[in-house]
Amino acid sequence: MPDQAADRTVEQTGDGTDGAPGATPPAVRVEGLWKRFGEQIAVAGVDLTLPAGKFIGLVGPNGAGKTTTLSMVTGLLRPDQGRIQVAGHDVWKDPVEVKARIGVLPEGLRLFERLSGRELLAYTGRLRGLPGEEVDKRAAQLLDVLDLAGAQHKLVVDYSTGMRKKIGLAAALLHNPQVLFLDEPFEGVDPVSAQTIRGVLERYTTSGATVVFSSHVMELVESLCDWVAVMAAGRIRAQGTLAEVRGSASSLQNAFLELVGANGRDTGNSLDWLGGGSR
Ligand SMILES: Nc1ncnc2c1ncn2[C@@H]1O[C@H](COP(=O)(O)OP(=O)(O)OP(=O)(O)O)[C@@H](O)[C@H]1O
Repeated sequence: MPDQAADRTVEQTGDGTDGAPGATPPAVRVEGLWKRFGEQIAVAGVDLTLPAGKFIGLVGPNGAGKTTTLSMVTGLLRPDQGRIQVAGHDVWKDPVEVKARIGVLPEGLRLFERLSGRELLAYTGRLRGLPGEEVDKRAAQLLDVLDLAGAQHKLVVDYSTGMRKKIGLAAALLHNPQVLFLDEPFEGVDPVSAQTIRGVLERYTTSGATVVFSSHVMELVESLCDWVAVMAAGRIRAQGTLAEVRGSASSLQNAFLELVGANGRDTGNSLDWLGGGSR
């Protein structure tokens, strides 16, 4: 029963998120965000402050509202209510400023399938207003680091799931955004490609940029992120540093189960026909 789970929203301290004059604005500030699809309330009053320069995980069970929240934060879906700022700019009042500063790898990524990987990056670079030579240089480096150089002339339609994620990531990084949003970047990706993606993202955040990614894989979030927000039933259950959100639990997984109220859920006798060989 997620609604009864305790909130563990951690007060922001220090790190440039407190609105002091001259301070770096948070990477993302969300206030009173709501989204309803017919009868279904997908996002129910989310307040979220994500500090700049961190590797941030947004976690939550299926249907928690992560994709809906990220879609609104990145300007892909209009909220019913609420205010969203990215790097100090209002997403819906100042979309051009925001879109220049962000990179997005959305869920169910739609790419220009009939372009090769290399052409896709060239096209993306031009859309971003980068000079041709710079696009060529960055595209070659990204393709190389992401182990796509051998497939750069293959059409995107012929790419595997993992290759699609990697070329989508390259396209999202090409203009060197301040904040990178990734919806389930590791889903369907083999361990070698996951390690490659991870290396690129770690290098990116080390230079002061922010990564915000959604995931169900707690071990991954625990090993990658220094900051975590937990979402369930359209609300934020906890947000803060990894240590703050984990609290006294032995792992992020256990803290998560406690926060979303799923601890101890079992099948009881409801699947008593399953197994044992009888039909
Ligand atoms: N376009 C839509 N029309 C109707 N309902 C929607 C739509 N998009 C999302 N929902 C509903 O809103 C709720 C939140 O969905 P959302 O995809 O944001 O969750 P999520 O946390 O990303 O889930 P998952 O981890 O399974 O991807 C769900 O109940 C979902 O069915």
